[in-house]
Formats: sequence, C-alpha cells, structure tokens
Amino acid sequence: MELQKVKSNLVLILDYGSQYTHLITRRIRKLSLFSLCISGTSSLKAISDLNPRVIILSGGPHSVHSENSPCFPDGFVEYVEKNGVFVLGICYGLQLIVQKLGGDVRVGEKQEYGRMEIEVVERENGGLFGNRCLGDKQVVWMSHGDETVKLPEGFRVAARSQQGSVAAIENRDRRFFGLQYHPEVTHSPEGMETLRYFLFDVCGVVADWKMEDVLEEEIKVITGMVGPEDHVICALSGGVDSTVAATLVHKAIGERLHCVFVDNGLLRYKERERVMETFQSDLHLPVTCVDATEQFLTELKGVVDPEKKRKIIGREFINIFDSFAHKLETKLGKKPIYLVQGTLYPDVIESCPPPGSGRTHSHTIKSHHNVGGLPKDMKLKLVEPLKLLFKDEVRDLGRILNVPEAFLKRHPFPGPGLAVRVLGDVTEGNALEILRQVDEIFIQSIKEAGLYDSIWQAFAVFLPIRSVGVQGDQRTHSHVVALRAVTSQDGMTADWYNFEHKFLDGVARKICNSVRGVNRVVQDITSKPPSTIEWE
Ligand SMILES: Nc1ncnc2c1ncn2[C@@H]1O[C@H](COP(=O)(O)OP(=O)(O)OP(=O)(O)O)[C@@H](O)[C@H]1O
Ligand SMILES: O=c1[nH]c(=O)c2[nH+]cn([C@@H]3O[C@H](COP(=O)(O)O)[C@@H](O)[C@H]3O)c2[nH]1
Ligand SMILES: NC(=O)CC[C@H](N)C(=O)O
Ligand SMILES: [Mg+2]
Repeated sequence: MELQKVKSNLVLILDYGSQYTHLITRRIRKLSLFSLCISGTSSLKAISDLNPRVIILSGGPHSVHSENSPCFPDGFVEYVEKNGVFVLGICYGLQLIVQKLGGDVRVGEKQEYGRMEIEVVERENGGLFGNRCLGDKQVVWMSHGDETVKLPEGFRVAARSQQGSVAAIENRDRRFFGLQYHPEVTHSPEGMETLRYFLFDVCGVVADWKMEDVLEEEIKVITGMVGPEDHVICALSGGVDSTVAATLVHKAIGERLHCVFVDNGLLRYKERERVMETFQSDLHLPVTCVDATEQFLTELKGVVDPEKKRKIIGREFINIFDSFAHKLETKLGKKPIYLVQGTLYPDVIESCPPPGSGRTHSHTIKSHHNVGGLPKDMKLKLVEPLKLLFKDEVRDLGRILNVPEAFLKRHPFPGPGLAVRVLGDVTEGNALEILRQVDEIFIQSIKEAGLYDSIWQAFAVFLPIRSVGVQGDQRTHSHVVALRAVTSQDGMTADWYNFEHKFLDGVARKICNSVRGVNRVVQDITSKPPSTIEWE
C-alpha cells in the first residue's frame, strides 16, 4: 500500500515506543479511518509529506527529562498550527506537549499504574469531553510515573484522576489535546468512545477508509509498479496471508503471476498434498510445488539458535525463489523480477524494525523469515500488498476477493514451520515426524470438538528433553510434547485457551497411545506477553 498521500483524513501516529502504539492504529482503523504509525523522531518532511489531518503522539518508556528522550522534530508546532492539524498526546505524548509548549513535567509524588478513576472538570463543545457532563466519572487505565505540574499558557485541565493529578488537557484554539491515560486499551472501557468523539466531533474527520478502497488502491499500485510485460513470482504457503496476496495480485496482472509453494520439510502432516489439492480445486490459481526438503534440512543440521534457524530459512526461501525465477526465464523468455509475499503489519512490527516502520524505540522480538530473516543481497523486488494490514483486516479483504471462508479461517502457520516448534536441532532423531503426528491428533481433536474457529492458533511443540515413563509395565525414557492453543485478535497479544479438562485428557491419552516415542504431554498456559505464541 502506498503511503496515503491521497487520503485527506489520515490519522498519523508518532511512535515513542509504547507497547500499545499498534493498538491505537487498530482502534482508529476500526472507526473506518486510515491510520499509520511512523517513528516519533521522523523528520518534518516525512510527516508533512503524509499530509495528516490528526497526529497522535504515543506513550513511551522515556521521561521527557531523560537524556536522549525522543521528541517530534524542530518546527513541528509551527507546522501543525499553520496547517490546522489536530494533535493528541497520549501519556508520554501528553508530557511532550506540556514540556515543549512551556509547561512543566516532574516525577510524580504518586505514580499511577493500572485502574484509576478520572473526573471531567472541563466540559466544552469542541473539547475532549464535550459529550459528557461536568463531574462525570469513568474508569481508565494509567501507566505513568511522571506528571504535569504546570500547564503551558492557554491550556486547561479537562479531567483529573482520583488522586488529583492531571488526567486530560486541552487548548482548543491551538488544537492541542492530551490524555494522561491510555484510551486505546480495553481496560479503559470508555476509551474508544473518547477517541471516536475526539476524531469525528472535535477534529471533524470523515470516516472514509474501507477495505474496498484498499483493494482498489493496491491494484493501482501493483499495475503501476509491474510493467505490462513483466512476470511476477508469488511465494504461496497455503496460509491466509499469501492466499489473499496471490488472489489480489492475480486480479491485477492475471496469468503473469506464477505461484510457488515450497515444501521445506518443515510442514505439518500432509500439508503439501492438502495445499496443492485445494489450490487447484478451490482457487484455480496455478501453483508449482518445489520439493526443497533436503536443502533446508541440510542447512539446518546442528543449528539450535532460534534466530540462526530463522535467518537460514529466510535465506533458503529466497534461494529457491531465485532459482524458480531462473527456470521461468527459460520458459517465458523473460525473468520475473518481482516477488509477492503475504507479509503483514505485525510481521514488520515484531521483526527487525525497518526505517520508517515506527518501531525505532522498541526491541526486536524475533526475525520473521519473510522480513528480518531475508538476505541483504536478494535481487527480487518485493511486492507486499498486505504490509500495512493486520490479520483480521486481511481476512476482510479476502472476503471481498471471494477467497473461500475455509482458507480465511485457517490458523496461521509460520513460514519457518516446525523448525520453530522443534526446540533445538530439528534434524535430530525423528523429532519432525513425531511432532507431525502429535500436531495432527491435537488439531483434529480440536476440529471434532467444534473449537477450531474459537481458537486463533493451536499447535504442538517438541521439547528437547526426555522423561521417564512406564508403558506396558516397561520403563520408558521418551519425549515430552507441549500443547499450545491461544486466543488473539492480531497475534500481537494473546491469551492461552482454557480447554475443558476432559478434552485435554482425551488428547493426551490419544497422543501417548498412538505416537511412538512420546510418554508425556504438557500444556502451555502462558499469555503473550510474557511469552510469544511460537516457542522460538
Ligand atoms: N512453504 C512456503 N512456500 C512458499 N512461500 C511461503 C511458504 N511459507 C511461507 N511463505 C511466504 O512467507 C509469507 C509469510 O508467511 P506467513 O506464515 O506469515 O503467512 P501465510 O502463510 O501466508 O499466512 P498464515 O500466517 O495464515 O500462515 C507468506 O505469506 C508467503 O509469502
Ligand atoms: O510467517 C511467519 N514467519 C515467521 O517467521 C513467524 N514467526 C512467528 N510467526 C507467526 O506470527 C504470530 C506471532 O508469533 P509470535 O508471538 O511467536 O511472535 C503467530 O501467529 C506465529 O505463528 C511467523 N509467521
Ligand atoms: N506510558 C507512558 O507513556 C509513560 C510516560 C513516562 N515514562 C512516565 O512514566 O510518566
Ligand atoms: Mg503461514
């Protein structure tokens, strides 16, 4: 998706490293407004090029007084005032406004973490709480240690916390607003309404962002980028993202799209057969299957470090796409120079944050094979039409493209596949084979119990340990597997799924009774954070 110069209602988020920044983006998109997040220290040109109508300054771990604390660029205040841009600071963002416009922020005497009640003390049309009554109370989620002790001139306190500290500020004439709490989290039950009122009633933006527009724009971008004679490869995994990406690009360029599905030896039970069959019968997209089991497993032999595994897999995928392009050149007389991938916004957020992604003040969690795991010298040019979308948005786009519901509802399966679910060396013993059988039993049991659609993702993990068991009166020293099932909206945060004990009992029995080499089954009961969904 091209950065939205055309949109006149862009809500731009300047990211100062809060764990919740992506959530602000999602909340705003749910209001049918296009929202984008860039680094909080982006240049004035980068900001003004996007022509935002509203700018939200996110929260962040820094204190405005600490050394190197991130800030908007010089000339920012003049720019927004000259162009009539509305600014809303959230938490650290509020503190930045206060400090930079002549007020004062200090380390608070009392810190405010978690649930807090606030009271509206200023109620005016065009203000943050114009739709509330004076004295209205609401519960919000706070997470700050610093507080505003002096407001910049012309600002008023719009709400105070039950401890008496500043919870919201505004200067309607200058179009600067601030919330010390986090309206974007669900623990602030009225936060979404506050954002809605602010954007539509205070800033006057118009809800103009629809998935249909995304589709239309993407098709324009793709046909503008890919010449009329050019051929394009699509890395197709059979998952939701690449299926939607392939369908979209196929709509744009037709037969010049060549899909390739790689069997990297790290797929689930019968995955290859299932994917190839359903693609031909349901989606009518031509797909070539490349068997690269040997290549991947040889490269992965003896590798135990998760990040190393991911980088190797990213590199091997690209090697295969390169040689596929080479083969097509012989056939078509022209070498494809583009590669379509189903990369999503969260893949980018969690991988090594590329410049402009907005994540300059947060940490790399893991290198997704299709982003951070890519080799630096790759020649194919990437086409990633879903790069700014979250998973639920991709599913919506897929529906518009008539992708069968069965595809859209599939649980995500990571490109590095079972390599990040066999902890340690994936090539050792028959770990992959054991895991395939265990995973199949788990997933089929979930389907039979009618639970598949209530779970975001479920899978088994092979642990690199053995434990003692007794089977048929004999001592065994066998493998341990873990079951993981989570609920989530976008994979960025997740909670573990609470199965009934009877269900777990049935699955564990079935696994131990039918998979040779396993004598113990455990369940993962951690949310994300502190864990991640995959174990590596
Ligand atoms: N086995 C594979 N063969 C070809 N391309 C792949 C394969 N696995 C992953 N990819 C590429 O890597 C991208 C990212 O993988 P990822 O698993 O995030 O997405 P997906 O498989 O399309 O969807 P889902 O997240 O629902 O599994 C895919 O969109 C696809 O372009
Ligand atoms: O295509 C992918 N390539 C990867 O390298 C990768 N790593 C994790 N995932 C998927 O992303 C979601 C979040 O996973 P984590 O909580 O483990 O980071 C979950 O849905 C994971 O399955 C990946 N997908
Ligand atoms: N969540 C935040 O944005 C916190 C801002 C700042 N670090 C504080 O503690 O006050
Ligand atoms: Mg996948």
